[in-house]
Amino acid sequence: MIKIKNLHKKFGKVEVLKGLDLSIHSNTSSGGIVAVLGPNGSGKTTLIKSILGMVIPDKGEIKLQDKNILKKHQYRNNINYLPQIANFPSNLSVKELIKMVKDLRPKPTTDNNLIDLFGLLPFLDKKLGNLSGGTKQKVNILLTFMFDSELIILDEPTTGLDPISLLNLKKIILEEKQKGKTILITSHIMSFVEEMADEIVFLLDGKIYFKGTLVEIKQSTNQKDLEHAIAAILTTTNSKFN
Ligand SMILES: Nc1ncnc2c1ncn2[C@@H]1O[C@H](COP(=O)(O)OP(=O)(O)OP(=O)(O)O)[C@@H](O)[C@H]1O
Repeated sequence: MIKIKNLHKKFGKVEVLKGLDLSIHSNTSSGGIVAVLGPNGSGKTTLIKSILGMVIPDKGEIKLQDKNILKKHQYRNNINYLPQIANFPSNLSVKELIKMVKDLRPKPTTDNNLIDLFGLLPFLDKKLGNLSGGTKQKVNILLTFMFDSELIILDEPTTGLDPISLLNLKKIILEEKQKGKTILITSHIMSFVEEMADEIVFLLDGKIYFKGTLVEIKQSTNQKDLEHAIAAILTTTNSKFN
């Protein structure tokens, strides 16, 4: 589904992606959840934004369903994206924002189910600027999941969520996977990744350092859980990259 070759991106003198190669295949019958991991500043968001066309790479190729995406925009209609920080217009109400996004993207929506699931009914007439961080994140999640798309990209989706909302988020992610969707997730919450991901992609020094299943990353580092596996990778590579 996604094929990236030799991707380079610099911001000023900071070289973030240094010839990154990555292939993600979706198994159309059962879908798949791929976790993009890496230390702070390793380029996870830059990679995601490159796939979305929000960051223009300096060099390299990105193909979605065998089609080159660079300098195109139509393909984005088939991606649902949850940004790490949602900068909502503070003077709009939740209801107005939902309507605005629906008008921008004329596709069928399931917003009413998500409003019920996340208990957003009492907040529909409230201004976005007055919402708590967790409630804003629930609105962010609603806007992401209300459309039906083949590829779903979630940048730190668990931020600010209470335990019930986290369970609801996990439920809707798994439902999308069962529908055959490909879901890319970045998260620093290793227990969440361990529970949800089918595959791990680990970014380090501008490239993919590891790609494989949870079992494989634990086996290759000889660790019992993902948190320790990641710590082991970082400890052994620290001397090399610092
Ligand atoms: N628009 C930008 N202008 C300048 N520098 C940027 C820009 N976007 C990202 N960077 C820099 O690129 C590097 C990678 O940032 P990025 O947000 O992709 O990392 P990340 O792996 O998602 O980090 P985190 O885990 O902290 O969210 C950082 O050094 C960041 O400061």
